[in-house]
Amino acid sequence: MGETGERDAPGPPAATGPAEAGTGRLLRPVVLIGLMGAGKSSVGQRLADFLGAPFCDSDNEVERAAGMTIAEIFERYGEADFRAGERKVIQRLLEDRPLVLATGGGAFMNAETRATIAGRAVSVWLRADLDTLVSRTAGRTHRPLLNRGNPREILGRLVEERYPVYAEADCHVDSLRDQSHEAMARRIIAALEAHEGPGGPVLAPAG
Ligand SMILES: Nc1ncnc2c1ncn2[C@@H]1O[C@H](COP(=O)(O)OP(=O)(O)OP(=O)(O)O)[C@@H](O)[C@H]1O
Ligand SMILES: O=C(O)C1=C[C@@H](O)[C@@H](O)[C@H](O)C1
Ligand SMILES: [Mg+2]
Repeated sequence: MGETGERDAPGPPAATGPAEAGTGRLLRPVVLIGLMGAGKSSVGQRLADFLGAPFCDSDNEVERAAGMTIAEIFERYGEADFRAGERKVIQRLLEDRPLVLATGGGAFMNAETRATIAGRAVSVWLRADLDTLVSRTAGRTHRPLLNRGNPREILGRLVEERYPVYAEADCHVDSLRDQSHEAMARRIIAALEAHEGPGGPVLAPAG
């Protein structure tokens, strides 16, 4: 397996991170949404590290439960089965202790999943422009949707279809091309603090 967020094989166990025993500053789950390449997995891990919270990636969890990669699930069982598994995994993960949860790019398009997230978590949309998404996903083959044709055209269509729905997220953070993972994670924390105000339900005061 490559760096966080680049998967070639079924992922690691749930809720990894430095704070296996606790949730640090986090009082309520933070769910990251956005298109493929937005940075949900890689930035999400940094965010969890900063908050001292567990981190989990629903794509990795689906792979772990199925014992095969997402590409294999799509190939053997089809996208609908993957979506059903994804929905169940997210429901389960949000029943447990607070965590930073990176979701698969299509997860928030499911109305039931959106309702679960709205009821139990705070959602953060990592909003990236098309050029950024294309360059970050280029040269990788583990995202089955992007293997079906021209990735720029596919991502462009997904931007049109999904961004109006992603816009329902509680917080919007631009995923900028020239910003490091760490800078992105800090901007997410600032967005959460601005969203909830002092003493809000998501983050305990910084120690
Ligand atoms: N802010 C950033 N700075 C530099 N590289 C980034 C940044 N955000 C993401 N990347 C890189 O872009 C690639 C895709 O990121 P990542 O896997 O985190 O996206 P994702 O939103 O989880 O996508 P998917 O929905 O396909 O799982 C990775 O190589 C990651 O390191
Ligand atoms: O945007 C999507 O629909 C997807 C994104 C990935 O995270 C994976 O969940 C899968 O490849 C599908
Ligand atoms: Mg990811």
